[in-house]
Amino acid sequence: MAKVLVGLSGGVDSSAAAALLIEQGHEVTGAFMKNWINAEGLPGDCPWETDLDDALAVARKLGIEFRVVDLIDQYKARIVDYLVDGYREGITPNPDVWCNREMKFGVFLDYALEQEFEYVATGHYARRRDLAGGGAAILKGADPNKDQSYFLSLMTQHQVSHAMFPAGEMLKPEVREVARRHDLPTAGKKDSQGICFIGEIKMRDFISHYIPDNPGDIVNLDGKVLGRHDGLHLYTLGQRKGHGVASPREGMAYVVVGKNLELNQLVLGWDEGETPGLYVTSAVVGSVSTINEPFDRQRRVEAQPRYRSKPEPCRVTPMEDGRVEVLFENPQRALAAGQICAFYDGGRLLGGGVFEQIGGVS
Ligand SMILES: Nc1ncnc2c1ncn2[C@@H]1O[C@H](COP(=O)(O)OP(=O)(O)OP(=O)(O)O)[C@@H](O)[C@H]1O
Repeated sequence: MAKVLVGLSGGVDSSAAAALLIEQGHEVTGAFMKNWINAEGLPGDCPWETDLDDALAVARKLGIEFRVVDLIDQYKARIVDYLVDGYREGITPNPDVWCNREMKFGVFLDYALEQEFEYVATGHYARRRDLAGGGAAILKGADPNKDQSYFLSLMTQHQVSHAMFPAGEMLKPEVREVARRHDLPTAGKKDSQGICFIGEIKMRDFISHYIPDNPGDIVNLDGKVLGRHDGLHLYTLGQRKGHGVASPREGMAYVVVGKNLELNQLVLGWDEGETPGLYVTSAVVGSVSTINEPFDRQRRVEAQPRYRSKPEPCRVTPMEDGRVEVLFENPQRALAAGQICAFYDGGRLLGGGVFEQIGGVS
């Protein structure tokens, strides 16, 4: 039996996680992290008050202590600023991955340990395993459709060893069944969408609040002007829609293949293999974080360049500065600087890092 602080977000997965921990005989306390209250009144709907009410209702139903942990300042410094700075620099940030490392298993875990809890539990679909030689590993969640280990790829060994993911041992329908069995008010709640704090706000509206438009030309790979854009930060590599340029070729879309920061030009090309810049077989990944063994030699592993993509076989080679070179067996479409690359050895999560350089590695 352990003392566990479970992050109750007001969703069904974390509600069921709390119920499972109680069933397993742990001493459970629930806590809601107050991260973002939309103090600046951005357009859109950030349902944090409803989520807090739901989290509290779940804790009451389970008969456990409930706390609200105010992390608004840390969230602004560690997640919102990172997101806005990333877009300003023209990269594609991933706040969900950083949120796990910096918030849930960062400041929230620090709080839990200070308060003499041994573990922080969440409703993530991933599995934690103790290793025979000491330490802990993360495996993909039991439900292949729901696996969220990608989002945990920047966690450190210290963080993993104090983490629990009870829902990750089950399939989603079984998790809902647990919530139903305990008559939890969240049993039928639909899954949340999008980045935790932005909720239903469109990313574009959010970014526009912080970064002014900076219009420029949209050009093709030959430099011919095709239209106008509102600011390079509003576009992502590989993007098919939203650039407003209709393709004259039947069945062949125009996609974003590059950004020329100097000329403030958005570059479009055809969505096909030969288009320069769209498909690459190599990349440099920085801010590398590993859960168990470090990348200290060349290895064959699988890399997952985005949440919903499949793991791609690749060779990882450590560089002297701590970054790694990744050589993919198959060309990868639209990798973007700032995106997170998660590394796996079969079902085990090895760690992850941030794409820094795309293509051009020998
Ligand atoms: N505001 C929060 N307070 C406490 N814990 C949180 C909060 N947001 C997320 N978490 C924890 O992190 C886990 C994963 O977060 P994510 O945003 O993916 O949740 P979700 O898909 O909405 O899951 P859930 O169904 O549990 O709400 C949650 O299951 C929960 O344990």
